[in-house]
Amino acid sequence: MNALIEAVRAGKVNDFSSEVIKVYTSSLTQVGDTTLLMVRTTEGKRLIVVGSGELFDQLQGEIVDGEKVAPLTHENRLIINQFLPYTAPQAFGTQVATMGLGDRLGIASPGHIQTIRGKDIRPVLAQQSIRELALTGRTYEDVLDAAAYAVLQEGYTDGYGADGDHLKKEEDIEYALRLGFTMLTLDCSENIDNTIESMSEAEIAAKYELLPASLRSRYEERYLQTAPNVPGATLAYTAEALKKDVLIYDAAINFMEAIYRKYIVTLDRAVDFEISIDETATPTSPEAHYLVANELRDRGVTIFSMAPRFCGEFQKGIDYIGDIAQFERELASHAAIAVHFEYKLSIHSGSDKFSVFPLIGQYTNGLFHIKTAGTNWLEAVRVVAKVNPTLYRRMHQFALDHFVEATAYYHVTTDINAIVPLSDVSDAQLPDYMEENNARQLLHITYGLLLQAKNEDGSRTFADEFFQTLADQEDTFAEGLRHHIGRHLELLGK
Ligand SMILES: O=C(O)[C@@H](O)[C@H](O)[C@H](O)C(=O)CO
Repeated sequence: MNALIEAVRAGKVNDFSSEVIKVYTSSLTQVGDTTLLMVRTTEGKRLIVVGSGELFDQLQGEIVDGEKVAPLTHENRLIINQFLPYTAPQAFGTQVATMGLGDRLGIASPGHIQTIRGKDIRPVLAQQSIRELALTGRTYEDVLDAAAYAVLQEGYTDGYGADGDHLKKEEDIEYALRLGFTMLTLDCSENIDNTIESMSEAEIAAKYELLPASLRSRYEERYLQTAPNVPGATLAYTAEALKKDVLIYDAAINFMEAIYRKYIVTLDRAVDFEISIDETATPTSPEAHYLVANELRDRGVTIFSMAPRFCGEFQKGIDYIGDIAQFERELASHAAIAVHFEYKLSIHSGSDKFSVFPLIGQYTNGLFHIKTAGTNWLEAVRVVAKVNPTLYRRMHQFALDHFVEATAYYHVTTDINAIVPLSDVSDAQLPDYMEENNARQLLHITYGLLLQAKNEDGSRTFADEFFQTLADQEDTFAEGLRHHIGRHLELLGK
């Protein structure tokens, strides 16, 4: 294997030894007297470890001809994190644009790194929600391992983040922090009262009067008697709107403060704390955004980013749905509020929102956080549609059969009946499904059911063949991500 490393050093990587399928030349790394090189063998990816020293001694693996062949295990990742700090996640703060590149499969990060390297934006490679972990059967340890090994494989030393996404429960927050996650996205949707939206003005007024007088007068003094002054934002409170927003968000603001005081302030390391109020039925008006932000600042809560629920629809895996002129008007205010309170605007369900990306880049002056996840899964599905039509057809049919079940997890307005029947589509045309919104959402929200489906004998219905196909087509998948996520970045002005 030492000859292999010498061949890589000499730029003659074609001198593969028999059992090595692929050499990741960017992974060649020297740590003291230890040299590392990642390869893919018929048994999967391995680290070739040669030389001597602490890293050589600590990495677990099999000695072959005096060299060590180390598997990409969780234990080995932790050791590599100690010797190569850039392979551990970091917080980024508010002064650099960041992009969440959720990888539900654990194999997309190399393509993400190839896409983002050298651009004025940093990747949050290890971004998964608890919902995604439940649907894929993965753990946060798996998520961190996959991202760290991708960073090593690609020789990416610019830093990456790890986002415990859409966390609602304290035990999940503790879990993510214990593992070293560097971003926490606090999902406040269960503390936001969406019933208020459907109440009459009289019902709102009556409910509002039930609040403590001291609380009501404090809000009224701060938002009715004091005009907010946010350059670039158009804000106009009315007594009715204030009552509604207080009833909708007051409990959520208390929740944000409580979590901040218990988990963020007490940390001995930097963590990017994001507030998510996007996954609610209630669109976040600029006035409501300002109220939440102003209350947080008044309570000493410092945040990295805020994810409002924009007007219109930010549905999974498809472009923006709604009045773009209204979106632009409100975006201008949302962005101005974020600047005023010195945090970044966070765009959730950022996958494929091509029609509004230029506006987002413009109004945030290129300083934003944007989250993607589903679109990266769909790029993997696109590869299957291209190279393994039989598997794609089986997955597509399974998704159709289980779509209603999947709508419990994600809000979509998919028209299943608008999807061209499989029988009418040739193998060559199967990738076209990834260009059609309804088919995209069909495959998007059924990802968990597809990946965890089991046959009667307990074998995995799709996952084994799916991952083998993607392993065989590693370069095709990375190219697809470079193209598709590259288009996201280009339209965002990056
Ligand atoms: O699917 C999920 O739970 C996450 O990917 C979530 O949607 C994430 O916060 C996001 O907005 C990705 O675009």
